[in-house]
Amino acid sequence: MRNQPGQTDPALIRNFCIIAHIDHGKSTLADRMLQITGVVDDRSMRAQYLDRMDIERERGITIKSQAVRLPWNGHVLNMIDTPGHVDFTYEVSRSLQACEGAILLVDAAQGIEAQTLANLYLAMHNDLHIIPVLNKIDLPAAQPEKFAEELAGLIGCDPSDVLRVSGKTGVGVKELLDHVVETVPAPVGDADAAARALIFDSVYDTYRGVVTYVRVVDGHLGKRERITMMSTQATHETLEIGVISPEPKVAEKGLGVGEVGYLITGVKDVRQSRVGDTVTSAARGATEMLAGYDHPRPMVFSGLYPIDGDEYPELREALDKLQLNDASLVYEPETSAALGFGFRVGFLGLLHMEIIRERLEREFGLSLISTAPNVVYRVVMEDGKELTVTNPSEFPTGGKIAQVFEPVTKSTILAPAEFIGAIMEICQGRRGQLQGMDYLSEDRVEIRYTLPLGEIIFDFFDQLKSRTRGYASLDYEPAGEQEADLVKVDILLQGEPVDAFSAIVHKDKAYGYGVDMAKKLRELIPRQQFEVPIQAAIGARVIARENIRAIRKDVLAKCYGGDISRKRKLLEKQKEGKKRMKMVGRVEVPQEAFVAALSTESSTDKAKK
Ligand SMILES: Nc1nc2c(ncn2[C@@H]2O[C@H](COP(=O)(O)OP(=O)(O)OP(=O)(O)O)[C@@H](O)[C@H]2O)c(=O)[nH]1
Repeated sequence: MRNQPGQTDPALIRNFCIIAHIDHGKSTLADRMLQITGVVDDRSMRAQYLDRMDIERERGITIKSQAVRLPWNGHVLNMIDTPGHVDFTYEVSRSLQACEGAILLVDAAQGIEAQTLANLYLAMHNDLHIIPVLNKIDLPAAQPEKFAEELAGLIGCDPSDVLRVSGKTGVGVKELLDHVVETVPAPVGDADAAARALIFDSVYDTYRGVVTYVRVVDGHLGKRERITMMSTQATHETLEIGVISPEPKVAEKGLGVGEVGYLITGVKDVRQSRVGDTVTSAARGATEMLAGYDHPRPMVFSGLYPIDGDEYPELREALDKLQLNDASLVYEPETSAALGFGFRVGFLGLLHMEIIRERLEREFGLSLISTAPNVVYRVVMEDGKELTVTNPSEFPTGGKIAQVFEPVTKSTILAPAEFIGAIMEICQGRRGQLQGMDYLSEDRVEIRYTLPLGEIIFDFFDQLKSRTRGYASLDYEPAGEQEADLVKVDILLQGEPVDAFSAIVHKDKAYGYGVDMAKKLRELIPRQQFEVPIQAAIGARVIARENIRAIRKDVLAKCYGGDISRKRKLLEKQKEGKKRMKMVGRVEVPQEAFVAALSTESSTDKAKK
């Protein structure tokens, strides 16, 4: 067999990843590499071969990293495809630690974008050899000369060192693979030392349990060997060990220094095989762990409730299953007076939230209401007590709050220079503080702001896109917290607070939020048999008020005479309708009103439709 997996001479191994801004063509380039190296024949080739999840293929985005082994001119290349979206940066950073080199891919019609920079800095931080590459040179709009110059300026090389490829037509891809062999350093490790392998991914598979992806740094891992996870000291037996090329292949000889592959131990939960942990041999354990990663912390929280309260157990089960595969997903049960039983779920960002919600609805057939997303606040009370608030309804009321802290981000926006004014206006309107600005070329700027995370999670990116005609790109990373003048706005129906509508907002925006929400609800809630006041309040102070006038709806009004069966039918129908109503005090609120009022769409988005 030409490509006998396992125990390759480290001098012949090259481990590299492809990093790029979203949509610059990583997955397409990876497809071509699979084809050109012959691991996938033309007949079985399909687009985005490595994106295995339906949702990845449909949306055309990569969510999970993938590692695949490619034979090339007597060498073994391990390619790791990484996601480009900012929510999944932690996936990128873990892949980087398994590599010695990175292909920095830039769309030749777009140039450098915010995530190009963010990923480049991550790669440099990990001391990787960087190969600058312009992609999509087949596009008529491609400007390879201009962007080669930009890219060369950024990483400090000569424009002629920037390679040019088309992932679509395959032009330049062979040369790129040769370049990887020539320039990316071979892995170094001590073959005789105790085994140490870094876990860079772990995935739950229904049939095989958890599949753990590792990069061996020192020593050797074999089949039927007892291994120890160094952070927990838990030991397991390796039932299977192998490489992906591009389907799993068992490596009879195990994995040696520099090799990238997978192991299966029969554990059922990804948390037992924690990403960033070091695997060693139980018989001859290493003493020092490899540098791991920071565990991703949820940044955005939202309440998820089944529309049909009977589906609560199914929702729990679905979340349990998703968590097997996504260690960054956290949730705990929560009850809402308005929405019933549900969960408070923590996400890495808005896209992560959207994806989890879509998977819950699609893969598990659930219908869900989600409350408006919010960030995590730290509240310090006058008596020195501290609270972590992930749900606005837990925000303490009364005058005893001393300080409130909110998370802030270091945000980088890249755009053509003509949009500087518009961008600054948006950022200023969201309490941003300008940190600096640099010209990447004469017509492209990088603008850096400190922005509260809570201001970004709503429609910031949409606004940025629409005010810059789609040209701006954004990247952000957590940058600690700041004290802010934040208040909780409650919405009351007939004097009863509706917990699902409470929000924590900046004092200057509280009035706007209250007025908008009260107006929205007046339109969404049908008239009842009595008058319903809608109020927005901060503590006991009412800041906005609307009224829903009374009406008496008599479904039997049209039934003259005594046709009892017809009357019964109408009453039945009314009862059906009532099942989709939630009671808030005495007020009946239709399910749709919650869904519509809680949708995060801004009014400008709606206007566009
Ligand atoms: N013309 C042309 N189009 C390309 C080329 N490479 C990729 N594309 C197109 O660009 C779009 C994005 O490509 P992907 O490969 O999905 O991009 P990606 O960087 O993997 O995206 P994420 O995985 O979401 O980060 C797709 O519509 C591709 O068909 C190329 O070389 N030429």
